[in-house]
Amino acid sequence: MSEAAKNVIELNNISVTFHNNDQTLDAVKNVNLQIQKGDIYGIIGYSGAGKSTLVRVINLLQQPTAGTVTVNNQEIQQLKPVELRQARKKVSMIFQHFNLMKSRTVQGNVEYPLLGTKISKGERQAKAQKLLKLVGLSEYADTYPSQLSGGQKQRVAIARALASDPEILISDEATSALDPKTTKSILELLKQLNRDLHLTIVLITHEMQVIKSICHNVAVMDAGEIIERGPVAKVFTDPQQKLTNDFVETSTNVKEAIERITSTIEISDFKDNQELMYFNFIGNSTKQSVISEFSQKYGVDVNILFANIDQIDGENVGYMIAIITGDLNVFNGAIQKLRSDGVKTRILTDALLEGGEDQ
Ligand SMILES: Nc1ncnc2c1ncn2[C@@H]1O[C@H](COP(=O)(O)OP(=O)(O)OP(=O)(O)O)[C@@H](O)[C@H]1O
Repeated sequence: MSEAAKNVIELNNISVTFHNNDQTLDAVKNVNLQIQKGDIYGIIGYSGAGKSTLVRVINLLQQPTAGTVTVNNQEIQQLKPVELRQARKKVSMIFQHFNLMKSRTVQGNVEYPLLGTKISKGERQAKAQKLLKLVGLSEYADTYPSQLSGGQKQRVAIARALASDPEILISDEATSALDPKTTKSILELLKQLNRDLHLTIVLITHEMQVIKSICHNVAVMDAGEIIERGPVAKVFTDPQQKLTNDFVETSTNVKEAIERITSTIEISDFKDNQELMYFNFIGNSTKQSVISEFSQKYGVDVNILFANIDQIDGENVGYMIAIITGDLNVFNGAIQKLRSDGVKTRILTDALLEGGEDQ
């Protein structure tokens, strides 16, 4: 199958411009995005980056000002209204605030998208019950949304989103209002649906932690543009843009660690043979004793101030901040050796002394 045929979503040169009174706002600027069938694709960016506007283009809830939208090999702007209604059923959405109907029971909420379709009442009820079982809420069928926790409400919203047998599920900050434990359980559910129903998931978030725990690919949005994209493990271990690096370092606690370290130690007191260094270990280099080898072979002293290890899309990734003390004549060689062992390194000392951001 060609790459294009595997794509369930293709956005080509999409721009969205809003006009409010005499103001013009380019919310999405010439974005190209391809998402393959069965992927879990994350779109990350700060508030106002244009994420929601971009994903609303996928089912034409937002008409683009320019560009073409192809879903399931159909250019959906070319569809007649009745065809567009059919195509839209294949793209469901879940939101941060669940958007459940208060006056209907859990069962009534899940059945709602099936009202007005050709299936019988019995089939509709059976389908809703099956979906509630799938999301683990069978015993809550007769309950009203106000009696549910946030996580349960999101499960109902997911069951409702699945009622039209979608091929694509768009999750717009669906876990942003939930606590970390509930977030984890909802992300696990989405992973299970992706696996068992071959559902393609497009997930918007401002948290790299969410991307890391569930997505295979990620796009980083800033001011209406995609500034970086790729497999999550690659983007996490080799971020090219400062914004991406910020997201990564926040989610891995590296940013917090650098702030804590620099507020407790005086960089200007460092001796000439000392550096504050950041190390990033990927894959096999997390398992080998590269640091003890580095220390022994080059006679440098490694004082570890922070260390963390993560699993990203099945890959081990380690982060460490340490004060290195040793003979500067051998220092560069030692760093080269670490790099050839697959360890990324960065000297933090100079950047911190200059008072700027490290890079
Ligand atoms: N219907 C609209 N009319 C005018 N401006 C809009 C409209 N919808 C969005 N915007 C503006 O477009 C920009 C992008 O908004 P969008 O909601 O897509 O960003 P976002 O990355 O999803 O952020 P958030 O997570 O806060 O929703 C913002 O400046 C927003 O104010």
